[in-house]
Amino acid sequence: MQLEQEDQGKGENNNSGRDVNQIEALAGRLEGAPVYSNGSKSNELFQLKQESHVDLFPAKIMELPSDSLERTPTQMLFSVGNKILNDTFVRMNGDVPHHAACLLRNILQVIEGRFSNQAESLKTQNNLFKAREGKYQSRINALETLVAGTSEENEVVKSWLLQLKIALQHEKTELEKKKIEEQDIAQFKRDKVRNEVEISALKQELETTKRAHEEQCSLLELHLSESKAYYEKRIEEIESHLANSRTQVKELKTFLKSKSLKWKDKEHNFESFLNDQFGAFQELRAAMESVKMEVLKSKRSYSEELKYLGMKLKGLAEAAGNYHEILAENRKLYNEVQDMKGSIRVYCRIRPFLPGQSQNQTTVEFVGDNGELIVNNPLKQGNESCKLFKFNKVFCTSATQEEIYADIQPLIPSVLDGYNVCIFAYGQTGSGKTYTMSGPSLSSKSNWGVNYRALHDLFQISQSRRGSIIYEVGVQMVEIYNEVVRDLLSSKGKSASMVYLDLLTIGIWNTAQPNGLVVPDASLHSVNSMKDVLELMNIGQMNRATSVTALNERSSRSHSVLTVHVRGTDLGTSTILRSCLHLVDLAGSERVDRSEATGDRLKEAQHINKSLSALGDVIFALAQKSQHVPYRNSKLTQLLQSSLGGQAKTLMFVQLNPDVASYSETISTLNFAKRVSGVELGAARSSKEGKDVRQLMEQLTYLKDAIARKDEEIERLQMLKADHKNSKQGMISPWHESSVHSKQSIRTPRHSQKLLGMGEKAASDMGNCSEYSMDEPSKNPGSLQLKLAREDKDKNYNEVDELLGTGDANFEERLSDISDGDLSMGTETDRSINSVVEYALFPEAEKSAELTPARSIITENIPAENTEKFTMPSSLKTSRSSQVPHKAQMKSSSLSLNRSSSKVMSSVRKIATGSSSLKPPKR
Ligand SMILES: Nc1ncnc2c1ncn2[C@@H]1O[C@H](COP(=O)(O)OP(=O)(O)OP(=O)(O)O)[C@@H](O)[C@H]1O
Repeated sequence: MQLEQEDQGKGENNNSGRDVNQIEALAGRLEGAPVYSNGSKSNELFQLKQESHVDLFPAKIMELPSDSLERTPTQMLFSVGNKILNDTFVRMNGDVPHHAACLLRNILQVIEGRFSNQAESLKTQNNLFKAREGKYQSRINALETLVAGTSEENEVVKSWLLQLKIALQHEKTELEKKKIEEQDIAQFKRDKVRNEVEISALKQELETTKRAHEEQCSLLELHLSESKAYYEKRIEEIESHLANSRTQVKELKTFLKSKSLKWKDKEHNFESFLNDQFGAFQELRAAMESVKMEVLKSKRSYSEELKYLGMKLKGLAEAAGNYHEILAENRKLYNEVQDMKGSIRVYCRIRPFLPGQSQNQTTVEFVGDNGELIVNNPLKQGNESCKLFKFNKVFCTSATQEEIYADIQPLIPSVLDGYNVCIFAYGQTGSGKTYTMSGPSLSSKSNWGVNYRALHDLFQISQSRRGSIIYEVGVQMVEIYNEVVRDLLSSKGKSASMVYLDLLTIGIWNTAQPNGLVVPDASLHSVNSMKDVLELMNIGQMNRATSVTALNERSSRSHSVLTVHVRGTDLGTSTILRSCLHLVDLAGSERVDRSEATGDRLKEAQHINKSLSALGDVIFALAQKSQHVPYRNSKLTQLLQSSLGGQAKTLMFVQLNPDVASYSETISTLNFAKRVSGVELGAARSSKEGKDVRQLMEQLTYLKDAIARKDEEIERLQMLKADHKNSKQGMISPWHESSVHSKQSIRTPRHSQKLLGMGEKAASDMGNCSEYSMDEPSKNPGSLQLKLAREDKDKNYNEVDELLGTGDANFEERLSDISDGDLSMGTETDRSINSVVEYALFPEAEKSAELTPARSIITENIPAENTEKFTMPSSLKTSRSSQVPHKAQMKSSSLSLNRSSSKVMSSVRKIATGSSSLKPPKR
């Protein structure tokens, strides 16, 4: 079997050898040459043919059928392929990239090399197998000879055979390997065919590329011809441009030449200018050096001067420090002098500009430390518009509530010392009166106005004096609107009638207070602490708020008065102190009537103007020291009478709006303030009421009673006399009779005339009056009893004079000052005097009786525990009804007394309408 395989292998080798021969034969046929069995020969032949028929050979191959190609030797095929490629590259004239052609050639050469190597190795192997075959054949022959020999030899032969078998096995494996190699060759052949297919594809691609290249070439040629034409045209154009440019360059050259000539001129000029400037600069430099020297010199002298000034300034600063101390001292002394003179203190406060107001247009030119104020109208030119005013103090816009109050504070202990104090704010609407008196809000203490701070201090001082003096404090809050007084603390919320009764109406708080004033129908509330005050003020504000809604911003057009009544009992001496503090926020002072107000506004304006004019008149009369001071012309002046005319400490705040639009109002306000600051009221007096005074009062009461009894008797006698006369002469008119009776019976004693403030002239004037005629006693057919009665009465009045100390010349003079024929006697004048008169004439029982309404309200509005403090002393508990016969008794015996009292009483009834309230802070 091994041998069969070997034969087969031989056969195959023979086949391959046959193939080679076939290819060579084909080559021979192709060339028409004889077929050579040796491949090398055919190669040589091929080489020859290749060299001599380069162009014909491939074409012929292409025409051959495919099976003859199969038989063509591989090397030849490669040569043909190479040739075709070269030929194609030559024809393509370099269109195929050089490196691609090289690569393709190299690939073919490598493949060709490999094939030839394979063929060579196959040939060698074939030869080797042939040699082995012969060797084995000889061995087999040897072995056959041996088989025919001996058994020993058989054994040897067996071993030989065994070896042979092994060798055969080995050969078999070798053959298998060979088989595999052949398979590899077959694979290689298949690869080769594939490569050939690829080559043909490449050829096709080459063909298409060539075609595309040719197309591109033709396109490029076309483009080239177009571009050529275009560039030729462009060249022509550029040449013509060049020609133009040449001419332009020529022109430019000539222009530049002229320009350069000009510039040369300019350069020359500039150089000469620079030279000049340099000269000037040198001069300046020299001047600067000298100035520098001077400056240094001046600097030195300045520093010396500065030093000197510094020294001076230091001295001045020290002096200024002293000056401020002296200024404060001066102010204090000035205030003291004013207190002694009783002048009204005037403080001016300038309100700051409100948000939205232009600050440039201010009328305030200068505010001095010493109370000087210069106002100017910025809309007017020149100095004539500047006006200088001088007051106790001027507070500029930055002044705080605390600073304002600091200057008022010294007045508060005075209230507790028994002095009446009145602080009022005057100024046009919106100038800050309420801000100063009440403050913008109660929420923070720093906002508190004068009212709250004063009451706060009042309580603090009263507490600190608790060991020696016990104080009781009562508060009233009223408002005057359209000449009607309204009580804001009334629990009923109704209007309270204001009754100005001097001492007749003064209740327990003001029983013996010459300067007292109350509004009887306005509730008087006892307060023990600041908390009470705040509560009351809140009530007042609420009542006020209601009326504001009802009456449309009434606060600007009503006066508000907060009155604090103080009564102190000295624990050591039992002396009673009585005083009151008026805190007044006036209505806007602008002349509203000049505007075209109508209806309610006109009425309001008229009332405000009337009351402020009345205030001005009172102040004017006081400044002039007129005999008649017209307090009764308005409710406001009636209310403030005790503070303006009485010996109280009075302070006025003049509020200014610095806006230029308010210039005329500012001037009129300042003029008013100027007049007020000139008013002297007389030294303030404390209302201490010691034991002696009280005893005197009791004696006075007794004497009054005695006089009344005498009067009664006189009247009875007159009645008797009249009856007697009637019975004699028949019927006479009772009015006439009464007047006759009056004439006969009423004769005012000298002292009474004095007490009533009537001089001789006034008395004689009154004598002409039919109602109150005062005939001489001689003309009067009175009886002896009457005469005696009169003497008695004279005597009694002398006693009264002595008790009151009114018999001296001064007193007489003062009384004569207050006489005024046109006025109700003793009412429109200095209250202190008037009060003394009233004291002299009426017992305390009467006063307390008059006070009944006020007291009833007090007890109505204060808590039960507080009402005890207001309990009327038993000596004063005389009923109103018991007062009536008392007056009747007096009527016949003392005309002046009756007249005085009746006037007062009538005034009580006349004025008995009104209300009160406190002006609340605006929010
Ligand atoms: N010193 C001040 N600092 C800041 N604001 C002020 C000052 N004074 C007044 N104002 C403000 O100016 C406005 C007007 O002030 P205020 O109501 O007190 O004026 P008034 O004179 O009481 O006016 P009226 O006559 O209408 O009652 C308010 O808004 C108030 O807060």
